[in-house]
Amino acid sequence: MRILADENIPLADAFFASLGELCRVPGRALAPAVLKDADVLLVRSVTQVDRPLLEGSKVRFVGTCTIGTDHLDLDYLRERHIAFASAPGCNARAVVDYVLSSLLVLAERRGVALRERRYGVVGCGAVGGLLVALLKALGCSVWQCDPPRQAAEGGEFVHLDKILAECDVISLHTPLNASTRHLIGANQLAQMRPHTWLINSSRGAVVDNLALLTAREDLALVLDVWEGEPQVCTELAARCTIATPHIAGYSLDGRLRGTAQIYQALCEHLGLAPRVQLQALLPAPWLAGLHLHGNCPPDWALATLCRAVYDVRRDDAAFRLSLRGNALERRAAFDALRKHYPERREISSLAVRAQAEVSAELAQVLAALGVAYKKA
Ligand SMILES: NC(=O)c1ccc[n+]([C@@H]2O[C@H](COP(=O)([O-])OP(=O)(O)OC[C@H]3O[C@@H](n4cnc5c(N)ncnc54)[C@H](O)[C@@H]3O)[C@@H](O)[C@H]2O)c1
Ligand SMILES: O=C(O)[C@H](O)[C@H](O)COP(=O)(O)O
Repeated sequence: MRILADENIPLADAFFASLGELCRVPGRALAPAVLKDADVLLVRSVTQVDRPLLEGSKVRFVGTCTIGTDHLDLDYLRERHIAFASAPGCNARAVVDYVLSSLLVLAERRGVALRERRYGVVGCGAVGGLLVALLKALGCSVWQCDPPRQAAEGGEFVHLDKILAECDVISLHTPLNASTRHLIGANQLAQMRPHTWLINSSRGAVVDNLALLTAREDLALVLDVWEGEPQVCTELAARCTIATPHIAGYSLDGRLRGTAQIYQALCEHLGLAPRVQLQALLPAPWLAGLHLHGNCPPDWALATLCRAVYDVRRDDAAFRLSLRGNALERRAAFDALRKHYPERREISSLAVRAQAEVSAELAQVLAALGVAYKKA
């Protein structure tokens, strides 16, 4: 069996080499000629998997080591009875860490406390759901918008218009599909409150990027994803408070989970018992030597833990430097920053020592962050 894999799938050898002949190629170079003898195709989000790529090939299984599936033509795969799998939830915690780090930067720069703002989370699945739980644990006011979930479950959801009109912070976590393309456009931007913080770490085209260029100046923008990436509108990047090259989900833990989930799906497809275990390959949890006082205010603990693990300003600074070149250089730099992304753990990989009984409030925040703690 010949397995063709994007070269940016981490630990592909450790997981897949025992299943067949593994060949690694740049994801953007995947073309019909390269696919000729492949039985299995393993991709990331940069490869469009559709009829023009697959027609005439003998690929029987497509796996994407990502949460998003907008780069796969699922109708075509079903029509041709090609099995496929994605990695739901694999890097959801990493994206929440990214949003949290961005919120901390904005709060510090604007001189406000996180609890003083009202949050609107649009798309409340794996990522949005974790974010909602964390904000609620912190005692923040959070409104959720998720029409598909609302239709299926009823419950505490509100219309997007209410979020636009009444929330101070709006964070987008929907998939990209026909109903979410330009979900936020000029009309929606015009409905937002003055000084709204808008965070997009879903897919670039969920927001009309052109409309952002003429949005009110007091709108604070955090963009991790861009329409037309790896090409990025430099004028828009300059307009952002935080701008990053689609790395919100790029924790080591999240990327390896993505590989592991696709390995398991391929084993199932082949009728084999999985033999490689992610836990054996992940570095041990970080013992960051952090000692929290059991009565430490939860928002202080949150900021300490986040800053110990991830500071989005590092990625923002590297990205801004990369935008100085010409269009071709910028495009290459976007991919290079992602290909050579430094090791980043998740807040949930921390093991913390608490110096006394942990207060109920703090325990809730630590649980929402997925942080284990022991009494020192
Ligand atoms: N920037 C990154 O690195 C990164 C990392 C992971 C995921 N993502 C993107 O984030 C998206 C969300 O990830 P997830 O794991 O939470 O996905 P998910 O499928 O678990 O949740 C998505 C939620 O959005 C809801 N939804 C669908 N249409 C909607 C609409 N019109 N309005 C409001 N809600 C709607 C769905 O009902 C679902 O609950 C992914 O599809 C992916 O494109 C980006
Ligand atoms: O959908 C996802 O999981 C993320 O957007 C993912 O992190 C994208 O990374 P890429 O596949 O582009 O390397």
